[in-house]
Amino acid sequence: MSLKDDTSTAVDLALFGALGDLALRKLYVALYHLDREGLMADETRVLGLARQDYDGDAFRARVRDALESRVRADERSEESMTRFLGRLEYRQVDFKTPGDYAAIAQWRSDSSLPLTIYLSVPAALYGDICSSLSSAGCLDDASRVVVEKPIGYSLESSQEINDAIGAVFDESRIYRIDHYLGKETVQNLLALRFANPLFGGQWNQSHISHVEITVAETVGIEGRWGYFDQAGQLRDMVQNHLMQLLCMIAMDPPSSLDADSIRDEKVKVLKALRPIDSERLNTDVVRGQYIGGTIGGKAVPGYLDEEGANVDSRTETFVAFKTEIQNWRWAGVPFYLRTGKRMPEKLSQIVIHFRPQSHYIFDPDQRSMATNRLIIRLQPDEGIALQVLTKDSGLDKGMRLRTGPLYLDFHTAFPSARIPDAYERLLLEVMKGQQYLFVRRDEIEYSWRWVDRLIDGWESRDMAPRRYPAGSWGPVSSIAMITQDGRSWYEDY
Ligand SMILES: NC(=O)C1=CN([C@@H]2O[C@H](COP(=O)(O)OP(=O)(O)OC[C@H]3O[C@@H](n4cnc5c(N)ncnc54)[C@H](OP(=O)(O)O)[C@@H]3O)[C@@H](O)[C@H]2O)C=CC1
Ligand SMILES: O=C1O[C@H](COP(=O)(O)O)[C@@H](O)[C@H](O)[C@H]1O
Repeated sequence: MSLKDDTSTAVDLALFGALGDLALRKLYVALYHLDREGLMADETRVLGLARQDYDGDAFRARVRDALESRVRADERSEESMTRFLGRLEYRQVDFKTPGDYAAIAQWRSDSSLPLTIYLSVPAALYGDICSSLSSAGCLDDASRVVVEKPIGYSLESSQEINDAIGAVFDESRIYRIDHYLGKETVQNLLALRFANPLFGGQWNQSHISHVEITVAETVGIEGRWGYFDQAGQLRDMVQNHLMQLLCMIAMDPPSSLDADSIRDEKVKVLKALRPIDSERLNTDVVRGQYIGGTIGGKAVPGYLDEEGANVDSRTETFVAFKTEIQNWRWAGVPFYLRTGKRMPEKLSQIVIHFRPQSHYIFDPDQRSMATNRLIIRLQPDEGIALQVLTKDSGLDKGMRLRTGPLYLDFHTAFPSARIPDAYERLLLEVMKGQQYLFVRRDEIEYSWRWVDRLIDGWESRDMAPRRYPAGSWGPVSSIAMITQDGRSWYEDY
């Protein structure tokens, strides 16, 4: 199937964890939109699986409620709602009880459609579910499995989980979700970098001085203490989403848009990523934890005051670090990354700072501003701005320079196009059988290797996170980390 083709093949979709937070907040909404936009084949059916005692009508009513609270009124109609809900059935299954899987086999008994399994459950259950499905005779060579992040909490645990999935599914049938790869603007990085000759020749250490990636969230841990406190921001956000963004920015051009060509290039970046070893723990990485503060004029509690908190926790809710990619393209170019919870605004942004002209002929006082920056805004207000220098207008300005953006705001540029949620794109690609937006096992493992080494460093030095007030941009030392190199985190847009 070609990447141009947006229709999906008909599938039987078995959704494990059908009454969980992710399913109710994201997955039905995404499936509903695909259906409404005519991107879901007529025959596609969805089976919700969870342990609560629902019948089909109660399940459909629950999904209807979820859709009514999350889909905009002008995107809802009784016709599209009824059509979508008509695809849904439900079975009560305990995923740890192999005998319960007969219900899935029975649902499939008259179907010749390929089976897609979506595991919206904790990763500890992935192995049991795959092997029980196999023993119950539910799988064949056309079956696919979609798994959520995080896959484990270390290299070793991720290998165990991947081994268990791999015992049943070939790699070409495994779709590991990193929802950042489904975001429209993240995919746009491929177009921006590899379709524009303007950037193709400039994308290297000769022309780029440094790169910043910021993924700031205003949310705290949203009642997920049990999960988050075991993970921390490094495992929750850096190991997956930030590493993927870094790969998309830094990888060499793939030979085609084919999944393995892209993934091979991403793996090369991860292999070349300089580890943060013990000598760099004090200078190149900052770990933080929020204390109480104010966001948008509203007081919010500190991490240790969150519901269910363990007051002794040293889990980080913020990480900033500096790294390098040790290859010909990027030698000597620092990459500064930061991500945190309870920051002043929700903002995911990549800033590429180009080197100044080698010979400068304008006002010496303006020399430091005489560079170009490419700002890629992933969310919110998706768009791209290229900061260029022009002459300041007016007869009295001489040849004074001014910086201004060439700005492409996706909402204004494509007013009739709705920017789809990441899960819509990802579910569509699963149904099309395209893996290029999903993460291959070796990508996960190289990323875990890098993360494990940093965690080992923190643990061996017994390093505690630094405090930062909710509503700030993180510990002061994260500002110092970049200013010690004579730079600052980019603030304007
Ligand atoms: N929620 C989110 O925003 C995100 C989630 N993820 C990942 O998605 C996955 C799902 O997360 P989330 O929806 O938040 O988790 P939830 O705990 O909210 O949902 C899990 C679902 O699985 C069901 N379940 C768990 N164990 C069993 C069992 N033994 N038998 C039958 N049903 C069972 C639960 O049923 P019951 O209600 O009865 O316990 C529930 O329906 C996880 O891997 C998570 O890491 C990834 C990114 C973001
Ligand atoms: O995977 C996760 O992502 C969210 C942030 O996603 P976004 O699309 O809202 O940027 C994060 O809040 C959560 O902790 C993490 O598990």
